[in-house]
Amino acid sequence: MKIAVACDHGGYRLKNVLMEEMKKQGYEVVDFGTYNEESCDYPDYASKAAKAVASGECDKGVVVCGTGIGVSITCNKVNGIRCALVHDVFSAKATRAHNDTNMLAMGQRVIGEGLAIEVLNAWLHTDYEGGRHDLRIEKMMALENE
Ligand SMILES: O=C(CO)[C@H](O)[C@H](O)[C@H](O)COP(=O)(O)O
Repeated sequence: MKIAVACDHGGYRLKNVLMEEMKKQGYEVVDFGTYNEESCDYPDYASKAAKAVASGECDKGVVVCGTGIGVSITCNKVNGIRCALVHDVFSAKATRAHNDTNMLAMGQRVIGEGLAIEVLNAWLHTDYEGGRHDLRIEKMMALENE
C-alpha cells in the first residue's frame, strides 16, 4: 500500500516519526514535503498529498501541521478526499469504520509522538464497515457537485 505524506514546518518532526513507523511496517511512503523546518505554507504541501490520493497515485494519505487543522481543511477542499483530524485512538478507528476516511491529519503541537503512532496504527489497520454508512458517505460526497 502506498501512503502520501505531507507537512509544513510545524509538522516536520512528527511527519518523520510517522513515516518511519509506516516504512517499518512495509508501507511504501511518498513524501510530498516540506523537507525541513523553515517556515512555509501548509496548503502548498498538503494539497500535493491530497491530489495524489484523489488521483489514485497513492492509496491513503497522512498530513501534519502544528495543529493538524490547516492541513485537514486543505485536503478536504480536494474532490474525493475525506480527511479526518484525529488525536485519539477511538476516533481514529471510528473514522475509518464509519467515514471511510482516506486521509489522516494530526498536529505536532497537540499530540505526543507515542500517542500519534497509536492513532496512526489504529487508523491504518481499521477497515470500513460499509452498510448503513454507504448512503451517508454518498450524501456527503454529493456536496462536491453542488
Ligand atoms: O495551519 C495551522 C493551524 O491551522 C498549522 O498549525 C500551522 O502549522 C501553523 O499555523 C503555523 O504557525 P507558525 O506560527 O507560522 O509556525
